[in-house]
Amino acid sequence: MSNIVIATRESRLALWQAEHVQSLLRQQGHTVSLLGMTTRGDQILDRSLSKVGGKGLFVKELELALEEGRADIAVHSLKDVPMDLPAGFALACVLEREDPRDALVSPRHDSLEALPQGAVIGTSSLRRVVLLRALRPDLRIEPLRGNLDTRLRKLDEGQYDAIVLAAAGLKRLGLEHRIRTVFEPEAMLPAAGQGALGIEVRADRSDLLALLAPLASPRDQLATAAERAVSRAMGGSCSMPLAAHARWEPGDQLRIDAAWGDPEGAAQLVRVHAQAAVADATQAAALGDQAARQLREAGAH
Ligand SMILES: NCc1[nH]cc(CCC(=O)O)c1CC(=O)O
Repeated sequence: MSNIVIATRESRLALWQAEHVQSLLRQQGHTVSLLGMTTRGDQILDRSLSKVGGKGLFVKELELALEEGRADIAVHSLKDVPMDLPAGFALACVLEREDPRDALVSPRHDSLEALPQGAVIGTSSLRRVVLLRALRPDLRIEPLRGNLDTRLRKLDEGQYDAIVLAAAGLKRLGLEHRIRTVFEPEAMLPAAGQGALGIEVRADRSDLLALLAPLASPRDQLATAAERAVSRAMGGSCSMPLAAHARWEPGDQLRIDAAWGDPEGAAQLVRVHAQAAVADATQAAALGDQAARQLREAGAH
């Protein structure tokens, strides 16, 4: 192909991710340019995302650029990609995953346990809210929106004692030194797709599939497919207090852990796991479906 155009949001993290894919494609001998754009999700900072339209807000403008042929591919944090893409679009590949864990960032405290009684912790993710509440019911959880730099600035201004962010974003932006602790998945189960990048294309652009194939990480693609199947089976929205994390065990076994919490009710957390030999996308999705069934049997809805 003569020139591949990548549609990207203009936050520092989105640009890092787009430039990362640009450099991987250049290594394959392609010419690649970026088309930066601002999305509704970037503009709306005062309301919780789940209230104003969800994950789709970050991807709609990029999809319009793909649809109109102004761009060929869009690079997304897989976590922000809706479970079912709009008709006419496809997830062409999932790249090698960064650290999928959540991280605690705080000016003064080394861990969640070290936070004083009643400390203020910032997050707008329902998943993080229900998981934090199960770990430390005494903490005051306050909303926190904006891109990574905005969230860190709000922490530094003293509005919070600590905030929780994805380790992957901090590492990509060279902000690893801000991490006090990473939460092991046992303590704070990550979101489906966290830490992975996905490349979206127009479904009719089969010419791009062979070109993108060398960038894919087949193991991470299957693991995140299982995670995304849990979300899809549970209703597929990001306004759900749902966590799903899959990891490979010896013998090509994929183990998936999933958790669901009631955001309104008591700090009741439902947690399940399932494991199976997984060799293709169908088996990965079946494992995710099974975990979702177990969640519902255990009381999630
Ligand atoms: N919801 C915003 C978002 N989307 C992707 C990442 C981080 C990088 C990743 O998970 O790939 C973040 C920030 C965060 O949750 O702290």
